[in-house]
Amino acid sequence: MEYLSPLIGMNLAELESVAAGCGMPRYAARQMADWLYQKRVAKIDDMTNLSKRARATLAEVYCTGREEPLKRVSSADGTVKYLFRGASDRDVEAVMIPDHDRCTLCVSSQAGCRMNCAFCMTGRQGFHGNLSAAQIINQILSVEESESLTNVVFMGMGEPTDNLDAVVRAIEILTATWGLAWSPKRITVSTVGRPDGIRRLLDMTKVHLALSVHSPFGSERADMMPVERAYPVAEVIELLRGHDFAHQRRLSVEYTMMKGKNDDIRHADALARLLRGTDARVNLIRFHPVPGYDEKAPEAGVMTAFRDRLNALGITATIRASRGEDIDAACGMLAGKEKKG
Ligand SMILES: C[S@@+](CC[C@H](N)C(=O)[O-])C[C@H]1O[C@@H](n2cnc3c(N)ncnc32)[C@H](O)[C@@H]1O
Ligand code: SF4
Repeated sequence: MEYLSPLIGMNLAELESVAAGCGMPRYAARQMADWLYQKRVAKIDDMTNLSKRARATLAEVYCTGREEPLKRVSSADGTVKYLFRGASDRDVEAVMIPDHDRCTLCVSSQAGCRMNCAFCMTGRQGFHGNLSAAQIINQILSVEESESLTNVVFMGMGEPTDNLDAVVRAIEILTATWGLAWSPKRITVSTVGRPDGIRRLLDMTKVHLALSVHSPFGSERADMMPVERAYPVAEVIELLRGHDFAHQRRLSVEYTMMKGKNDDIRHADALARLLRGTDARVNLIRFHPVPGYDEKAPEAGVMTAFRDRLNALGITATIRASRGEDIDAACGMLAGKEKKG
């Protein structure tokens, strides 16, 4: 079968060149964007305000790029995990998390991950390829709850700063008036903290940033997260300290708590020192045990004491509710699936 290029994942300028290439007027680009990102059609033939001839010409080279999920699994707590076609031999997962009046989709940016964090299922499977902007946007458009999503978090499989062009393009499509027209305040990108990527993300978008810290001590963090050796978290925080997060965008810190490893008052105090002067809020995440990594989750009381200590030291901290554990959909549990044959 001949390969057709996907239209989702294209911005307005690219849709304009597609229109020109297919002999359509320039305004057809906006019509296509409207069909793709607002009306969310899955077939070019459904773009009924384009002439039949234009649709036929378009369909010779392009497809919408919409792909149905391969699988949908529901958790007892309402969380839903989706499996999508990914890159090379791996599929990727997206997780829909309903919460009162919010409906958040946690999307993947890569199949696997190169960062090799010891405690993360995605990291443990290695790197299998970047997702295209079309594949990222497809997760958002093709889940059953697409129309009712209120938030998107790049906290699924992969390190967004390692596939930044596609991530920034997806954010452009999500926020542009010709795209989904979302406020950037509805989007959060989570990163292990590669300074070049963070700088670009801050320059090119207005989304919220979440930094995965997990230990305020360099050598301990390096044991869990090899990226620490290349980019010490203290230097990343220094970079962020110089940026004004006060108004439009929010900086948060992800801190996955492991019993007896990073959950005592010494860690809380050092974390508070590290974050002083940054406006960062801390999200405390209970560790989700994964095969091959020996740590356990702390008791609830230990997490509360840690949170209270941070709050007492002037750092806003909250404990993030753990969701979708029964279907392996919680933070760090996403593994996708190896394709057979
Ligand atoms: C899977 S990562 C994806 C985004 C990005 N790569 C990052 O690390 O920030 C999202 C969050 O899940 C956390 N996480 C990974 N494995 C976990 C586990 N086993 N238990 C709890 N949280 C985990 C990560 O540390 C990170 O804060
Ligand atoms: S925690 Fe994030 S950066 Fe680390 S391996 Fe998992 S997905 Fe990659």
